[in-house]
Amino acid sequence: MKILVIGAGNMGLTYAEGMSKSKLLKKRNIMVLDTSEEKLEELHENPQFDAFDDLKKCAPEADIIFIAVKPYHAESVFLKLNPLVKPGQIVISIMAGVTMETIKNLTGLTKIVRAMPNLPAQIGKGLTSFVASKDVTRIELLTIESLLDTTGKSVLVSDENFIDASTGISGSGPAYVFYFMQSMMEAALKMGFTPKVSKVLVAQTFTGAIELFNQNELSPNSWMDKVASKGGTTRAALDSMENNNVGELIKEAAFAAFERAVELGKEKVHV
Ligand SMILES: NC(=O)C1=CN([C@@H]2O[C@H](COP(=O)(O)OP(=O)(O)OC[C@H]3O[C@@H](n4cnc5c(N)ncnc54)[C@H](O)[C@@H]3O)[C@@H](O)[C@H]2O)C=CC1
Ligand SMILES: O=C(O)[C@@H]1CCC=N1
Repeated sequence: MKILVIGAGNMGLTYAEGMSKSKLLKKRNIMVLDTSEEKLEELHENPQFDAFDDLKKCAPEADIIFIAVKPYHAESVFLKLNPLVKPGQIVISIMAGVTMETIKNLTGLTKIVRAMPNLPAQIGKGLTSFVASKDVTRIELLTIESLLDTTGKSVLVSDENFIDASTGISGSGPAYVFYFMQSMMEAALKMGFTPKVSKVLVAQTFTGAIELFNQNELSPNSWMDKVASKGGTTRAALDSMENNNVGELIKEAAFAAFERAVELGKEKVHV
């Protein structure tokens, strides 16, 4: 099996590296293509992959074509792929908002997987939701699941709408966590802690809370109750958040990302 990764940025390289560790692949069976000179120089120095700057030389060879360019570059990639591909090849797209229908119409391929990863994939802690077109067989689906799992966990969803929805939760979600961390670090600095200590206070608090949450079946609400004493400091903070509607605003933000993903799918992608 040969895989072609198009777009060697944050996500493309992360998946290329993850998938290269898969037992399903023999050595040097990942081809990577990028248009940036700088990226290509880096890629040529990487012994793990064969680097390409021309689709004609690699697309016909691939069993799986993994597309990780920005959504506004999608159409140009699809149109270049169209005359080079053959039925039976599988496209996996991780581009936010780019629909399976667009991929099918512009590439001419019918075996399509749309996936939504997130940035912690870089350290093997990612979450990739994915959905497949009906032409993808069960065996192919198992192969794809196993490839996606090389960067963390994967969740197969039943409908494409859940890919846009998961963009609002897990795809964009790491940025919401960083937003919260940034605010807490700014509060710590304002209280007089050094940047170094502020970072430790916040990072260890997040790590500890997440690990507690993962080791047990308790809901976040139950954990909040364990931290907060009646009339105490945590209650003061939680009341402040409630009074300022922070919970509702976070939900609104997640829906804004979801809606933007749907909107991206309706926009004409640029060539
Ligand atoms: N960064 C993130 O946290 C997430 C990103 N995504 C999706 O992943 C995709 C890639 O995002 P990033 O890796 O962050 O972007 P990036 O900007 O780091 O990488 C994109 C790469 O594509 C290359 N490229 C541009 N046009 C090309 C073309 N015509 N042919 C080949 N290569 C080309 C660029 O040179 C660059 O190396 C996006 O569509 C985004 O929606 C999805 C979930 C999370
Ligand atoms: O912001 C974006 O559009 C991409 C999709 C999810 C995370 N980053």
